[in-house]
Amino acid sequence: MISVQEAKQLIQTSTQVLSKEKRTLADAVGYVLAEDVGSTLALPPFRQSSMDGYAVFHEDLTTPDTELPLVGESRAGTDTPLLLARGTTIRVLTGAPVPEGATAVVMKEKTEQRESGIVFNTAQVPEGLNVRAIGQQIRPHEVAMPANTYLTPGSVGFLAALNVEEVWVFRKPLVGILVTGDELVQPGMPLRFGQVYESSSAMLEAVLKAEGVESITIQYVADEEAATTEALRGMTTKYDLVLTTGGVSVGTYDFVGTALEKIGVDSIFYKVKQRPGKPLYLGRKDTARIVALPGNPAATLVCFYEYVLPAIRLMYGRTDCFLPALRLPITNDYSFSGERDEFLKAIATTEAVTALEGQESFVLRSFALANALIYLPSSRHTVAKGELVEAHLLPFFC
Ligand SMILES: Nc1nc2c(c(=O)[nH]1)N[C@H]1C(S)=C(S)[C@@H](COP(=O)(O)OP(=O)(O)OC[C@H]3O[C@@H](n4cnc5c(N)ncnc54)[C@H](O)[C@@H]3O)O[C@H]1N2
Ligand code: MOO
Repeated sequence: MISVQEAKQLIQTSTQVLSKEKRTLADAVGYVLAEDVGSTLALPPFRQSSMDGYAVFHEDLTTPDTELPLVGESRAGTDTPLLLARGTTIRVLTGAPVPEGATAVVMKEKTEQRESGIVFNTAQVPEGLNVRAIGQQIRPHEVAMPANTYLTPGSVGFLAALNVEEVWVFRKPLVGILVTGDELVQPGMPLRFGQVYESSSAMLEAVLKAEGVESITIQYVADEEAATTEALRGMTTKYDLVLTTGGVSVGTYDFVGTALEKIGVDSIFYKVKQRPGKPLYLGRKDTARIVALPGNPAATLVCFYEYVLPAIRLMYGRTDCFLPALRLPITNDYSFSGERDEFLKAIATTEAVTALEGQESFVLRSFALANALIYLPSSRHTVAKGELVEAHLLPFFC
């Protein structure tokens, strides 16, 4: 049995970034750039006004209440470049080209319009006032966004402004999920004695989709060695990441471990000193990675967030792979015994964190409310209200 830290390190060292693919910009948010994106444009592409006002030669405004004749207008979208003559002014609107020759734009609020012209209430206007220079944001041939940048909506906006339509990104994994357990029945079917509704595939599909994983295939298998072996043999050739749920402990009908061994999956680790999720397994076959998730549903999801999500992020090029952690005061006392570190379902704010009732590994009722996990190492069996603990924020924490 290895420690949580060793398991996390093995996740990092055994995961490789996937190949790259071209995506349209609209479908690239949440991906990581595989190549630098260069700029072919200057932004702004022309001298641009940042205010509604009047373009002037700044030297023309030496005394307050100078009046200049209004000789034209430059509005956003105009395709006619204008030229400003000394001793005159041209009206400009925000985003419009500043007429050639003009050295400043005085905002409308500092002027007064008369029939004879525009009176400027200001004197000593600095050169360049309210004029955005060509290429002030970026110039042609500069790197707009370097490889390995995670694309956010802000990135998409910036690249759209640069007329970028497609980008090279690292692809996200093709994921196969194998659900084991003879006691499981599909939601919507009648529940007979001894059965429970199968919930983990819905949960895993939801968390994968939230991470932008698009290709998710779910298969079900009976608790039978031959069927489990055949299912896994096929899946490990088709998917980058194979997740199994259940059947990974020591029960008479737990066949996942034997099946993986039979098809030649190399074990990277099996069993982590943690609660929940002790029987977590990581293996490798060729380029596929296989994670056997413990069947108890809260253990399944804790292991997903702490180990599988980081592996997926590393596969698509992210380096900030683990859940962000905050040290926060806990609002309740908590104690536990044993040698395993604990992950507690919790509700966090930016100020404090509360461990929820119902920490057993079969309980999803508490997970349904959680937005964080508290990580307590086994060296710390008792925490008192007010003490600082490590809270791992779930992706939808806000
Ligand atoms: N003798 C021992 N027994 C167990 C040990 C152990 O060390 N020695 N470890 C326990 C721990 S800890 C865990 S965690 C579980 C993990 O066992 P499995 O991965 O083999 O999981 P199952 O036995 O198949 O299922 C456990 C539990 O979860 C329910 N389950 C499973 N899959 C789903 C699903 N898709 N949807 C809803 N519920 C699911 C299943 O019905 C069981 O109740 O082993 C302990 N035992
Ligand atoms: O490792 Mo298990 O998830 O404690 O029941």
